[in-house]
Amino acid sequence: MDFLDVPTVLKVSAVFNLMAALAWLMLAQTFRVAPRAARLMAAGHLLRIASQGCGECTAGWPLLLRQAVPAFGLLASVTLLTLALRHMLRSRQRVHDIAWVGGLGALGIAAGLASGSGLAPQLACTAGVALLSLLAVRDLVRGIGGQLSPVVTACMTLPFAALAALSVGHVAALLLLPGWGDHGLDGEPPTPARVVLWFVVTAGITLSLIALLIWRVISRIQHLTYRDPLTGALSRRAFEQALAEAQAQLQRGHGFALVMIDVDHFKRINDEHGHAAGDAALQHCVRLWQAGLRAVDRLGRLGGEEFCALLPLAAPQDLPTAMAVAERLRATLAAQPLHWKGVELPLSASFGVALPATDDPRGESGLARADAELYRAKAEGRNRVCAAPEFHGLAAA
Ligand SMILES: Nc1nc2c(ncn2[C@@H]2O[C@H](COP(=O)(O)OP(=O)(O)OP(=O)(O)O)[C@@H](O)[C@H]2O)c(=O)[nH]1
Repeated sequence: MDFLDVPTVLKVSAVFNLMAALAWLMLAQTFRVAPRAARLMAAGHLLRIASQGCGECTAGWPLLLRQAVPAFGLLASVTLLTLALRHMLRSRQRVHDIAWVGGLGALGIAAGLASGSGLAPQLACTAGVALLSLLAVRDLVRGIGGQLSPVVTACMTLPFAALAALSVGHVAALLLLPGWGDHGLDGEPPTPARVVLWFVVTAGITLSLIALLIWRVISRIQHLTYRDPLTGALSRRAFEQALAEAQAQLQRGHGFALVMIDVDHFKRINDEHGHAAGDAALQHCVRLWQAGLRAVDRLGRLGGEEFCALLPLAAPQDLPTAMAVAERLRATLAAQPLHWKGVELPLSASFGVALPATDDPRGESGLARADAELYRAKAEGRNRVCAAPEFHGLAAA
């Protein structure tokens, strides 16, 4: 790497880190996108500038400072990046493990500096960085593994895995290669290859976090577009889309059933306990029903207190199974009243079940039949399940 001189690479790296820090601060302050994670990222980048030094510029510093600044700076920078990643992933896991690794690493560095060893502070710092990057790899795989494709997950994880590998390699070199730990301490700059490698890994981590941020923003937009903001059930539009897709699948022999649901005497809850109680009742219903449905089932809010569940069926004409699911949802709600401001509000709902017709691309006739059954359930006294009795099997629209 004769064409690369270390001071130039360090300057490029410093400018990159500075620009990245400013960009994250702008995201945090102006656009309010993941503000806490963005501030942590900005601080991490600024600490990276301090920790990498610039070769000759630190040559005149006292030895203690030349050891302390890079070691503490790098460990703190990677600790902040790992914390930012966890925030970005909206992980429920607490940050104790990161704090422990960062804290123990810092103690190790301090103890090494106090003992006058040139090797110990570097060992403590690099081992800490290796552990933190492994935690980051684990967080990423857990956080996005099931939701994004394996290739995308691998690409986003790669920079953190590379940092772990680089750190483990550095620990091995410190322990096995005599004199390796003296690099930089006596004013001798690190090799260009090492500097470039660290720069590439830092840039890769930044790109990975930017990709994560974009994914988060897109997921949020999708959620706002496809979900009912009050209950989290599918919006009417998203449900109609799911229904049209299910109708297309029906042509290939994959059956489904429609369960139309309407909360009973819902107006009374609003009138007697206020609109907020009505909202809480709708959220309560959806929470219970979602818990009672499988991941492949779709629950949509068609409007007001009216919902519809789309249940894929193993056998296309299996109306009894759909009725059993509807009965389970009915019984669950009837058995679990809403507790609202110290008052117990009993809730119930009526259910209409129907199978779809084959020649009906938008599923309108299936919906109409389920709706007719729902109104029969209302007319027969509410809090019950009715299913199209005359309907045995698939029909033309
Ligand atoms: N709190 C709240 N109320 C809503 C919402 N959407 C619709 N409503 C109310 O839901 C009530 C629906 O009343 P109705 O259509 O008479 O139905 P019901 O009282 O449930 O009577 P039945 O369906 O016959 O059992 C109306 O008062 C609407 O204002 C909402 O998002 N939140």
